[in-house]
Amino acid sequence: YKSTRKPRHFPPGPSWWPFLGCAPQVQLLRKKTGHLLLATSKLARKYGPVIGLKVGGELVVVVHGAEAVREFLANDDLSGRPNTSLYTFRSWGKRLGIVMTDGDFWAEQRRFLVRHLRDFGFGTTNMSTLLEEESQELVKYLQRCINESEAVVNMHSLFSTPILNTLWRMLAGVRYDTDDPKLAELHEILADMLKQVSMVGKTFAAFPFLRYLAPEASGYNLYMDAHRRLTDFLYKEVDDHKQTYDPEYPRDVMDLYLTVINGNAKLQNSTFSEQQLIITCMDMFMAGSETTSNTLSFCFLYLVLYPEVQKKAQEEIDRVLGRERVPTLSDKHKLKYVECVIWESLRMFVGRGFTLPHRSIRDTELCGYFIPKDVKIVGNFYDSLLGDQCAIEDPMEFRPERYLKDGEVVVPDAIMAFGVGKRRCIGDALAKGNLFLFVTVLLQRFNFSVPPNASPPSTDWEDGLTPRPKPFQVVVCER
Ligand code: HEM
Repeated sequence: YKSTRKPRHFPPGPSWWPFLGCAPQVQLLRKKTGHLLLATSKLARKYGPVIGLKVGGELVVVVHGAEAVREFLANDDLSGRPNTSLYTFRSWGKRLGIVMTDGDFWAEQRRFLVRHLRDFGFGTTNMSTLLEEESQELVKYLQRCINESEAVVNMHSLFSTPILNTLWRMLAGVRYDTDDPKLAELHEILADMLKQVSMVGKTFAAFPFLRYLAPEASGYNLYMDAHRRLTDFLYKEVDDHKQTYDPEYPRDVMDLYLTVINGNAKLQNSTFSEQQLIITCMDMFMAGSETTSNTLSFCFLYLVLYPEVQKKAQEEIDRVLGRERVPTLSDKHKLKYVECVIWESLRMFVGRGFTLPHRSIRDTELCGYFIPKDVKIVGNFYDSLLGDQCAIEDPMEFRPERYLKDGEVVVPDAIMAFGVGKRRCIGDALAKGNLFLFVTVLLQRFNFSVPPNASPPSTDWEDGLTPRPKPFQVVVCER
């Protein structure tokens, strides 16, 4: 009986059953609507923007609409991360990494990472050169496809390799050629891991005892296998670094991290360890690879669905750069329409997902409701960016012009693509750089269109750690 009672002034929502909470009602709605995102949006229609759920034994609050989501993200009391077994199973039973930790541990690690990612390139010319090289590699790859008369390309998966390369080069100084078997291995391991990690909705995460009763059926074994393979891969890389690094001349973030672990007595017993390094790399892959490559996939999905937008962006590129000059990051401020295409693509990507899960670190209030300590809380971006009641006109239309005001790019507050507050994204410079260069370089060189006799690709999406378009192909030809 007690487990079915709600805390006083807790956000409203469906009633709770013993043991299951309201998981069955949510699951039913998820089946009906096709996505968890749409299921909670439906509940928000009935109960208001902040809804209170119980999934298994866990209290979960889901926040909808731009105003409520901003209030949530800006509230420091809600800046913790859930301390659920899902995130400690992967890291030897400890809370490690940066994405799923909080408190002083997280603050020290985040500070270190932000500072040294900047030293090694984020937002500097170093990064620019690296991204330019990677985007040119992709041009060469597409040219090879065209020459081998394979001009039909799987667009949903085109970007994962180059994006992975940019991230891995920043962290560990490693670059793989497209046909390197180690890259294929890393790719496969990562794809598998990302498939296994769904932030909301893993059965054994809501009901941890299932890992003993039904390790296979609850997804526990697959989840653990995928993580074990990735930690093994990363350990090998750390070992390689240990053989070759020189503390006087760190080559990348991994070298710097090893220097801190090994050398600095003052920092011993601190939050720095080899295990922490491994899980931080894992976190960077999780947070940085799919997000960027899926945004690019959505971008090209809409560019083939809206050929007039593609043409307009190409005209701008022709006017500013011509067909020959290789784009660089410093061209960004001159290509305003391309920038709008990127913001519109980010809206299409972010609007199909949730924020990462947060946790209330003390009793607090949100939009007038009481949120007790240790509640899991997530933001749903659908209602504010794509839902039919959002403040954006014709939200399902891909219309980059909407951001152009008197020749300047003005992004509405509702588009919190990189988050707000203490947990804001630390990779936005790399992400924006990648998005700009890949879109510009590809549109400068190629036309993208729906294959003849094929239906236009669907704008429905697949859920995973982040949303991605359903598999689709496009015809690529040189301009
Ligand atoms: C299009 C690309 C990207 C988007 C849309 C994006 C979006 C976000 C958002 C919304 C958050 C905050 C979530 C929250 O409130 O909890 C976040 C956090 C984070 N992002 Fe990104 N991100 C992108 C790319 C990247 C890249 C390239 C990296 C790494 C190089 C990265 C690393 C992180 C990390 C580590 C966090 C967690 C920060 C923390 O918990 O303190 N992201 N990202």
